[in-house]
Amino acid sequence: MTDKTIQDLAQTVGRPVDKLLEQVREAGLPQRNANDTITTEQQDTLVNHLKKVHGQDASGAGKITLKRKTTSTAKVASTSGKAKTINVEVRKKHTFTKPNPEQIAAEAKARVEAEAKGRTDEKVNQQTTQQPREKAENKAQATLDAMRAAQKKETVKAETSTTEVVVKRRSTNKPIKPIVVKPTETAEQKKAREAESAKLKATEEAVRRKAAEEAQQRTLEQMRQMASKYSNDDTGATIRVIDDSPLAAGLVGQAYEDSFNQEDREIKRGGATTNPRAGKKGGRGGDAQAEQSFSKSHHKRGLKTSQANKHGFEKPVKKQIYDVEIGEKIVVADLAQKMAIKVREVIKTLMKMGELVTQNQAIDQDTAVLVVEEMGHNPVLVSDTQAEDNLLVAAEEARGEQTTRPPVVTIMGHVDHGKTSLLDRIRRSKVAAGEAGGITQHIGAYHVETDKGIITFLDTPGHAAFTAMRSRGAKATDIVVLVVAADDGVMPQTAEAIDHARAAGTPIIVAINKMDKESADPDRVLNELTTKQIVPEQWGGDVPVAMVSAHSGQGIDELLDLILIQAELMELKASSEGAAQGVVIEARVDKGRGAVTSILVQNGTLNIGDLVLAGSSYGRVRAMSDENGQPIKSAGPSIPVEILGLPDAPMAGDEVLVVNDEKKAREVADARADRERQKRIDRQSAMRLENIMASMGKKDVPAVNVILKADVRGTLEALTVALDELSTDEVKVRVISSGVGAITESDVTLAESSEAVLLGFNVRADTTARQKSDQDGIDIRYYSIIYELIDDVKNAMSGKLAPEHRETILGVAQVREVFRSSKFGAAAGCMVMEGVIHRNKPIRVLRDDVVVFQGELESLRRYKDVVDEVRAGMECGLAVKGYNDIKALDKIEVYDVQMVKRSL
Ligand SMILES: Nc1nc2c(ncn2[C@@H]2O[C@H](COP(=O)(O)OP(=O)(O)OP(=O)(O)O)[C@@H](O)[C@H]2O)c(=O)[nH]1
Repeated sequence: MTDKTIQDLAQTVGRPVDKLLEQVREAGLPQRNANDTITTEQQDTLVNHLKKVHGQDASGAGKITLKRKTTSTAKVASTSGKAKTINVEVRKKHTFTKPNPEQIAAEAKARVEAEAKGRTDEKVNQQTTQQPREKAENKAQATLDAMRAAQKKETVKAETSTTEVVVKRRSTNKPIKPIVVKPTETAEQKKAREAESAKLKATEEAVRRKAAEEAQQRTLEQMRQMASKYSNDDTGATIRVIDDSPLAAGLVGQAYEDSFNQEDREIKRGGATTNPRAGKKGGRGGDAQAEQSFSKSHHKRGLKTSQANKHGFEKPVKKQIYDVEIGEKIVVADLAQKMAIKVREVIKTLMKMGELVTQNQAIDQDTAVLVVEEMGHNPVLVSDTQAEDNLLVAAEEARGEQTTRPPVVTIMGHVDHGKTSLLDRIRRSKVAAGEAGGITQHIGAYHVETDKGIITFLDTPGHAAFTAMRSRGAKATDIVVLVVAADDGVMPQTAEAIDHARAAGTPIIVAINKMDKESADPDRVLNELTTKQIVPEQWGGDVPVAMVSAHSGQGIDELLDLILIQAELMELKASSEGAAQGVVIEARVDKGRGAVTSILVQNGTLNIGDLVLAGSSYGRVRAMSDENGQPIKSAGPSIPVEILGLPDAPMAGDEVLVVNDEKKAREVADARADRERQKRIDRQSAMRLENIMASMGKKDVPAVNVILKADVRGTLEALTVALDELSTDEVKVRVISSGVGAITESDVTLAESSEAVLLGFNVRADTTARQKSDQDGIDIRYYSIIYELIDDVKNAMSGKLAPEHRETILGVAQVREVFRSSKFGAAAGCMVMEGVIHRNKPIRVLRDDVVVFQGELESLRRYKDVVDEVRAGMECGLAVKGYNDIKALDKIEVYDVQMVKRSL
């Protein structure tokens, strides 16, 4: 050992300079810089200091400390679903101790040497050079022995002095470099030491690698567990907890606790996290547990939560199969909810099946069944009206023997032919003398008692009410009395009434009224009726006819007799026992009294206090009166009554049923309200001509029902014949009503109740008809070319509709005044009633809603200015090109033609 600089020494011993300087300072030596010289004595002092620091003294066992730090990376899924890389550092420290006999020998040797020290100076000098080498040899030997001992895993405590070797791994790629005090040794010794050291190093490296791999494995396993817990992935990986891992005990244990706490909270709220069908107690239900597979591994943790033995936080590994109840229609979103899957999944499945729907759209039962099966669940078909059907069946069962009931009659006919007069006459002639002249109130119906029996009249004359009722599915009327004025004959509304009665399949009795009049010509009337396929009995047909006069009372009894005979033929029966069932005739909301509802009892007996379900409202009968305003306590079949007690006014034609369970009443009322809403939506699409084919398929005999209105009788007849000829064996065309003139509200009502399309040839719908058709979604088509109309119906029959030229009416102006000039011909001063009048669009001139001219405008002005358009509410002046016959009150209709691709 020679004097050298700190830097040189650091290089020799393989230590960083600053570390060495620190140790020098700790040893109490003066060197502070890398270039400072350290003498051999000072080097000895440093070695002795280091020995002391590392626990080496003259007496002690060999002690080896192995320190390891491994750094690895692991990928974990974060809660956001993204994978992220984290660094994992594992630190380990192992200390091995062993008694060192060599040290004892070295100590003895040192003692002998110390004795010899004082003998000669020469010897002293010699010893001075030998001592460090021997010390180093001893130390190296001790190190090797200690490492061997460590390799054999002998851990024996001893009081002898120890030598410390710190093996530190700096990086995973670099070999472990032990810090040793380098001995001065012979070549042989060096070789032996190196061989031994290499062997030890290899062994140690293997042990280290194994330990590091195990640690990494364990860490990764824990990471995976945590990732599967916190991610939304529902692959259902089973969680295994390694008890002796501090990480598992910490974070994973926390994850368990979190899960249980959350479940506890949900249970307290009454919800269930994992199984929506397992009732309020979450996953506790027996069935639910059978369907789910929960890992029991968490039991090992012995967590002290109340639910620890009952719940697992894993998602079910097995798919749950639901019984999905499907009514006649189901909204896509509801269907998805019943299967507990996302709506977009259902929409995707429907798209694959070729159905493009939105989540709020309803699909039919058949399609829904396919979707449910496709998604692996069980479809269960239920009727929408199940609850109602049950109520009706229960009411029917409670009913007793059926007896003959009075007929219910509706009087129809053309305006001013005497419907009201006839009803009054019948009523006056048949009410008890005491009541005559008394206060009668209009409740929409009354009944009369004749010698031969009771007859009930619905006293809302006209077919509008009749058809409105029918369109709600009610069949209140048994017989129609068709009033025709003897002096007027068959008029448009007479024909309409015939169509309505026929469409409903109701028998007709003709009353030829005003027979007292001199101009009465009953034969002409009968003739005209025959052209409408109403053949009187006296002419060999099947329609009874009575000649009456509402004024004189002539023939009234005869008419009543005919009604009763017809009723007898029809064998009308009902039972007066059991819960009442009937139909709403009229309903209104009266200030102070609330909803006032007129009901025609059709079966059973209605009593005060009964819980009545009418349409989508229900309530108890608080008060009940007859048609004379007399309070009554009960009413049997065919008796009209007025009741108070419903929360709101139902619609005419709504079914009425007495129920005894309020819950059921509410259930049915809600279901009806839903159905009503759905029906409105369906009707809007089904009533379109292009959808006629689809709805035809559902009928026994496919038929296209048509209501035809035309400008002139000749065209009407030609069209009717042409349409009749379109009928084939497979599909029929039925012109259920036809007439000359504008399309009226009544046409729209008939179209609605008969599921017919309304075709107008050179005619338009009047304002009320247009409003009603818009409101009810009834399709009205206008034509001005015969073959286009025929083609459309033909295509609708075959289910193939070519792209349609659809007209949109852009604006309507009414002619207020006509100015004539020799220069321009006729110029019309107009008021724009609807929309916008455009100068450059095609126009039609309408007179009484019938087209009289078709062409374009010559000019359009606001005051003196020529303008391109004029809006509703403004006046304008216009001239029609090539048409000078314009008149006051004519309408100028501006329209546009668009190509609309049709879909079925
Ligand atoms: N001479 C005579 N006139 C009658 C007879 N019946 C009704 N009238 C008259 O005919 C007119 C119309 O009678 P209504 O009973 O109002 O006829 P309606 O069919 O109910 O009329 P709308 O309610 O407008 O549809 C009235 O002026 C009646 O007086 C009858 O038998 N003989």
